[in-house]
Amino acid sequence: MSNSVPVVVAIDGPAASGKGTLAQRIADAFGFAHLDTGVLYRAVGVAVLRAGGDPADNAAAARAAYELHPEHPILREVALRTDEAAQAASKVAAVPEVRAALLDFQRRFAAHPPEGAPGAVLDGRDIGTVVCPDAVAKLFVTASVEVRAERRLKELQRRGIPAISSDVLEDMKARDARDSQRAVAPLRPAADAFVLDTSALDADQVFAMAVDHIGAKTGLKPGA
Ligand SMILES: Nc1ncnc2c1ncn2[C@@H]1O[C@H](COP(=O)(O)OP(=O)(O)OP(=O)(O)O)[C@@H](O)[C@H]1O
Ligand SMILES: Nc1ccn([C@@H]2O[C@H](COP(=O)(O)O)[C@@H](O)[C@H]2O)c(=O)n1
Repeated sequence: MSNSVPVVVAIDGPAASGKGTLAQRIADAFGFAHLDTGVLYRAVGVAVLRAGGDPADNAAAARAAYELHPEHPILREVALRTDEAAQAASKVAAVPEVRAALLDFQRRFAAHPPEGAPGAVLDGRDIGTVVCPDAVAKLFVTASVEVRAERRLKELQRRGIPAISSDVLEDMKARDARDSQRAVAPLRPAADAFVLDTSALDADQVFAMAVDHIGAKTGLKPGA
């Protein structure tokens, strides 16, 4: 394990803005570990549903969050990628006890990236504002809701999952509203975040702009 303080990159943004794609590319390029924090909320939401509970029930959601740990098998389940899991995630995410329970998990990852990686990239909704307010580089990746819904629709079609365009758009609007209007840790850019509107940018253009920004903040170059 390295003794130096890890470089932390925070990437936030709404659903299907491309933050997960960008976070993985940044992690690969700089040799950093990547944590998709949405997976944690999805796991809590799915655990509550499986126990026959309501994701909006504070006590049930908090119990599931406190039972989650880094080796929990639910974190690797494909079932987390469904829209049902996303909607449940955004309901448990509004419960303050759930956010408190998951905070420690995320901060540990940032402070001690797995396998002694020299840095960590965390993507989510509140990484730059709450989880890692001292991150050296903060990116807020966004795009219009119509563009994001179209990206998600294409992704579902690629995966062979039947989906109706208007339903995907409505679900995304509902999730955006819950995520940005909740009382605790609402989705918003940190004051010192670099905001990247990707509506008219492809993934390579977004990656190049993010690399430039991280380079300017850290002096690091990919692969160095
Ligand atoms: N700049 C881009 N242009 C077009 N498509 C993109 C771009 N970035 C990512 N995508 C595609 O959009 C879809 C959503 O991307 P991704 O999963 O990275 O978003 P996300 O913000 O992490 O979503 P979620 O919060 O729902 O997990 C994927 O199919 C991805 O390949
Ligand atoms: N830091 C985070 C990450 C996620 N959430 C909530 O989880 C939902 C699912 O997230 P995805 O990134 O996998 O789409 C999301 O809609 C948020 O409600 C969060 O609150 N904070």
